[in-house]
Amino acid sequence: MEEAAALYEIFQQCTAVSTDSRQPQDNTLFFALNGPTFRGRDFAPQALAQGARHAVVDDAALAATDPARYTYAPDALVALQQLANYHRRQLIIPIIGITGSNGKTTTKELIYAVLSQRYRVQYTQGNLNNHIGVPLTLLSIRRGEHEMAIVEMGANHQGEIALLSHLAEPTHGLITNIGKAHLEGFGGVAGIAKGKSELFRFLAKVGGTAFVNTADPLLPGLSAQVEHRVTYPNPTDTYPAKLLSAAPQVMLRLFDGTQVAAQITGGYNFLNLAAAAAVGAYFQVPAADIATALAGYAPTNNRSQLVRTARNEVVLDAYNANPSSMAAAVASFAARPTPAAEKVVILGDMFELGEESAAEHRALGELLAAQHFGTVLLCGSDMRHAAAAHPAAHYFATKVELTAWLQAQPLSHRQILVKGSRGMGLETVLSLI
Ligand SMILES: CC(=O)N[C@H]1[C@@H](OP(=O)(O)OP(=O)(O)OC[C@H]2O[C@@H](n3ccc(=O)[nH]c3=O)[C@H](O)[C@@H]2O)O[C@H](CO)[C@@H](O)[C@@H]1O[C@H](C)C(=O)N[C@@H](C)C(=O)N[C@H](CCC(=O)N[C@@H](CCC[C@@H](N)C(=O)O)C(=O)O)C(=O)O
Ligand SMILES: Nc1ncnc2c1ncn2[C@@H]1O[C@H](COP(=O)(O)OP(=O)(O)OP(=O)(O)O)[C@@H](O)[C@H]1O
Ligand SMILES: C[C@@H](N)C(=O)N[C@H](C)C(=O)O
Repeated sequence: MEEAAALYEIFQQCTAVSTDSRQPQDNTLFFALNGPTFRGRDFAPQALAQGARHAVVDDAALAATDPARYTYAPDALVALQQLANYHRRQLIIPIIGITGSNGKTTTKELIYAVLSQRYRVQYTQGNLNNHIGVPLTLLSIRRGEHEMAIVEMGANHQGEIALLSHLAEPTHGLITNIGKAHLEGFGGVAGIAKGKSELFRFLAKVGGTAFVNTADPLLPGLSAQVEHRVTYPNPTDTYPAKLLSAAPQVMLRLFDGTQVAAQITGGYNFLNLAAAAAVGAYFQVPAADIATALAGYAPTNNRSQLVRTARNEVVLDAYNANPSSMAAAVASFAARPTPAAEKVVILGDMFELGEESAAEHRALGELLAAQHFGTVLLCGSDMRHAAAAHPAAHYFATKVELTAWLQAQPLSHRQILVKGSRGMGLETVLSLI
């Protein structure tokens, strides 16, 4: 803690923290992190030359060359995390931690939209949600300026959410849902439930407040230990909400009867919208402002985006994929009123499923076969298991083959769902449809 206190003195004279010499360094405090490709300390002199005020390096000899501008730390990442926690402890504001298998970023953005109607709010930028991203988010909260903060916490194995909770020390927390994402690292759904509920365990320990999605089969039980609970969206909950339609944009009714026509597609997003409404209502944002914020939010970055191309209407949901979000996306797409024969699905491999991968892809194939979509295009090596369960589907081992097929048989006047894991980058097919 002494080291963190000393570093905090320096941090307070800086405009921001930085970790990348390729970004502008304007009076920053540079942390020289190590990664799979680079050793951060190799870039520390450059960062200082470019305007950084001070650098934290794991190289005692380098630090000794200019003690006024370098601080030595055996592990710069640990120093970053400790500084972030030290800073957090200076903040007397509500900090809302968000985790869950699916919808964290969307829910975080929606909650920001709602809370910023009334408060000055800092929130996780993009997807900076891991052991590096969470400290960076915490250190971006300005004392005396921000009135609350929303911190997204991501994980792909046990213990990560506990670590992030101890860094962020949230006063409030929300788990969007428990689903089959990152099965490989968590070790099955029971492992995911255990890993994600590390946030609720932290809240139980510190007397915090949990926002509980009672539509999820596991979350009510997992939150039982938290004394202060705010529930949504069921009728007897603190803040009920009702899904009115999703054809394709979501329309919902809020706890006070207000109807909201959201710009976001996919019935599953109802729960993300309801979560944001519950958090807003709890923090006393007027219902009319909640409705305005929810209606104003438009997703980006290939998440549940509705795109009208010159020839087709596309649900571009290619940001990521796992068995739960794939099933939700397929169900939502199938529920659209257009005849199934006019619908096309283009799906790519789901990653990080470990030994469950073949069975989960096969189950997806069975699900697709039951929908009778007009055209099913499956791409990636794991999708061969889905294709085996759905012989009418077209199978492509690579995106090159999928691209050739789409070029040879241009699709027109179709509704098309595009989804796959990040590594598949399926959004590149958009220019072909
Ligand atoms: C360490 C780091 O920040 N790396 C970023 C960097 O990587 P790079 O390609 O440069 O290689 P290195 O990591 O080896 O570099 C080491 C350091 O050297 C710096 N450096 C390098 C070259 C140079 O010329 N000058 C330099 O200063 C460099 O900046 C490093 O500090 O750049 C990449 C491109 O911008 C970044 O992608 C990379 O970021 C890493 C991956 C990272 O973790 N960033 C966090 C801030 C973050 O939050 N990233 C999120 C993604 C989070 C995520 O995946 N979440 C998962 C769940 C969490 C799983 C967790 N266990 C995990 O493994 O992360 C989820 O499902 O949501 C994001 O970027 O969106
Ligand atoms: N409530 C939900 N239930 C099921 N799937 C969802 C839900 N919300 C979002 N999704 C799916 O997850 C995709 C990614 O959304 P989002 O980025 O908000 O999730 P995330 O949990 O933050 O993912 P990541 O951690 O990888 O960024 C969406 O495009 C959609 O397909
Ligand atoms: C992009 C990353 N946060 C993620 O969700 N990864 C899974 C494996 C995916 O891309 O589907």
